[in-house]
Amino acid sequence: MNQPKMQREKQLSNPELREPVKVFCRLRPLCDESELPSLKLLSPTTLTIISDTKTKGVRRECNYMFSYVFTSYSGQREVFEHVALPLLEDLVNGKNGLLFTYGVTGSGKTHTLNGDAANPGIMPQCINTLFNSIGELQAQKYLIKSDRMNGFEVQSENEALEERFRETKSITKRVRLTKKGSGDKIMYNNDGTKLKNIRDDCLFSVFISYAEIYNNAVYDLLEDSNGKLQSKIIREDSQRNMYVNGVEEIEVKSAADAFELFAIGQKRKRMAHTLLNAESSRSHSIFNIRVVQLIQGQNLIKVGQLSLVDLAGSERCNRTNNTGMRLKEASSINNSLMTLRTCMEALRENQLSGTNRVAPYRDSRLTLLFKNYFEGEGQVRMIVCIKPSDQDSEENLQVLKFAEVTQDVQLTKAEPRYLQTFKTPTVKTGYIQTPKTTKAKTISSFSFGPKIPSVKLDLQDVEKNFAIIDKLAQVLRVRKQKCDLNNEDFDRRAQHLRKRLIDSNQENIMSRSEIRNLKAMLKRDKSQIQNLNVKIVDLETLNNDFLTKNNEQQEFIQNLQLTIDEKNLKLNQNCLEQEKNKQKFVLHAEKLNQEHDNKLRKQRHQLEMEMQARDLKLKKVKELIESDVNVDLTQSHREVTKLPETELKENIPQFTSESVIDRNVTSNRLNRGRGIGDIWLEHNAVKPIPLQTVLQPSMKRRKSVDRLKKASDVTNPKQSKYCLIAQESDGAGDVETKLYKGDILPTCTGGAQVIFNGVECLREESPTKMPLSPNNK
Ligand SMILES: Nc1ncnc2c1ncn2[C@@H]1O[C@H](COP(=O)(O)OP(=O)(O)OP(=O)(O)O)[C@@H](O)[C@H]1O
Repeated sequence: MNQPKMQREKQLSNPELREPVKVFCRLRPLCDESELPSLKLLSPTTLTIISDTKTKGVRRECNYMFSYVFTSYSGQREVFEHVALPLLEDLVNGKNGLLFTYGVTGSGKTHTLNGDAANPGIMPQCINTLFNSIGELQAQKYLIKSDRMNGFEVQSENEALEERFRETKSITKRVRLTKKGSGDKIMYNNDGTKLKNIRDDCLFSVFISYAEIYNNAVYDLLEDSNGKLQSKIIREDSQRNMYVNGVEEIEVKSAADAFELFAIGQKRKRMAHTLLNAESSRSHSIFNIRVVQLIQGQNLIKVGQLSLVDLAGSERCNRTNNTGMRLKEASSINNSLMTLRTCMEALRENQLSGTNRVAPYRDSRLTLLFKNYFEGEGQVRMIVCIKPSDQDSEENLQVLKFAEVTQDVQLTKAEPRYLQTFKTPTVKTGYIQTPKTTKAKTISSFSFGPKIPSVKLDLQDVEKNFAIIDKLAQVLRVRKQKCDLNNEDFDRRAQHLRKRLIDSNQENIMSRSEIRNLKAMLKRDKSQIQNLNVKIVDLETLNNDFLTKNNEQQEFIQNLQLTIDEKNLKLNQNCLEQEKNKQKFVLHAEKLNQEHDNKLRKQRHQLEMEMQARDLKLKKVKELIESDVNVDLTQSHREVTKLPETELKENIPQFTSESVIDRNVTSNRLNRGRGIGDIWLEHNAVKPIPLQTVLQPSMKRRKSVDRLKKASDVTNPKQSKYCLIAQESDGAGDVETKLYKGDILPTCTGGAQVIFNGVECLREESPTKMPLSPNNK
């Protein structure tokens, strides 16, 4: 068990040296006057909560005791006087104090602590009262300076002057910070209250810091950052006080300066609109006022700290309907409040039943930061804020239970802490009177009193000798006293030095462990960075591959596009060509049609002429035949007979619709001389009886068919003559063979027509047959 803990336990066992956590209760006015309150006030210190257990239909009443209960009619002034004024008095006496407000969301915690310009809360009243009291006793700015390790050092007048000069030139961060906030400050009502018993042999400096704990991380609300706030770590100083490392502690010389800083911090503090409060704090905020007193002539400074903590409200998610970020914040708020409650329970249990339960301060930044308060480094006061509506009764019950636990916790009484300062300023001007002693003088104070006088004994004069010895003894006594004093001083200094050595050793150990942790973290981060680098390289390679592939694909697409373009061009050209050809073809076709039509017209005309000529000829033949009935049959045994119309019709090949049969038989004799080189199409419609005739038809080049199967049989352009062979036998031995002859002429549509122009008749008679009577011939 370490010494401070033992000391604390010793102090706690002495009722004179301990005091409980003082818990106050403040009731917020109901929003709706018609609403039924779920609380009633039994006495100025006792509150009764009526919990309605609806399921069982029973109304239960529980009493809770407080140091004082503020009703909804209590004003801000009353709350300040009861709760904060004693803490403020302690503050200027170098004692630490912690005041926090606790309650459900929207119960009036922020209102109690901050208030507004017309109704200033605890914080503005503390600031106003403090400056009203120390106004004339302030040290010059920068005479006392924060060492950024939760301690202070006294600077020389020259150093302070330099810093003030820098400030006027707007070089320092603080000035920039102050300027940034200009215009935002609120001037709270100041009723001129002053503290009594302010030591007038001291010089005071007031320092302000403002931080918040959001999602279990600490942020400095006065940090001079242009962008995002950086989270801070909590450390323990040489006096075992917990503090936010690197937090900006700004010296203020007036209440207005302090309010300006508060306004800057307030702007950065995380607030949000929820269902239960239009401006709900989403973080715990800590407004620290530190008063440093320089005790003149003693090389001592005394530091007092007052922490005003506005805790974020506990909230039930089913009532706020929070989601996403708000839900995360709410869970973080509830967790830290739960840790605070667990710590209080552990402390109470240890004190009541002597157990050794460890309070889990480290589980939350909130409890870690105020650990030293709970372990006896200052007074702790809590204001429980209650919204007395019926809907909040269940949550209020939890709050009141926590209040009950908290006020059972006993803490050691806070004592002022003095710090020795060897760096004493020398002030020549102004109202500040600083001690004239210097470090050198302090050291020379180790004098051994008056010098030992030289002793010359006179053996003759014993009386004189006695007087000399008495004087010597007196000097030696003085020197002995001086020696004792020196020894005491030396012991005190040695003790102080030892303590400082122990502290610095502890700090060293802590720093080492912190360095170790940081090194481990650094190592882990480095390995993570390495892994990430490897991943980045892999991804870059992959990316490069993708890019190459992509480029290739792009190139391929470009080529395809080019080919498509070329093809499209060709297609267009072809289309144009086709269109041109089509036009040409149409023109040509029109021309051909015209030519063809002309030809046809000519041919038709020619044919008509020919027909007319033939008709004329036939007419003449007919006239001739009619006039010349007796034809000489014996000369040639051949008869030119005009075939009966019906017979001729039957034998006409019907290949095309254009086939025209010329029934006007022209004289075969006219055609006989023609066609020596013609090719004949010999059509044997019936199989002929082989004849031994001497006379043979003259068809040197011929093609014989027994049936006309297809059009090409006739349309063959090489064939120009057609001959249809028909044979008849009378059964008595006479055989008659008829050859119907014609010209094959092409038609204008590509077909062919046969124009018959003669019939040859071959007759073979049997000699045994009776000759025909002239009538039968
Ligand atoms: N005693 C009071 N008198 C008049 N108005 C009050 C009082 N207490 C609270 N209010 C009003 O109630 C509203 C909510 O109060 P406040 O913001 O202080 O709640 P809170 O407990 O801080 O809530 P949260 O935890 O969500 O931040 C404010 O508009 C405030 O002005």
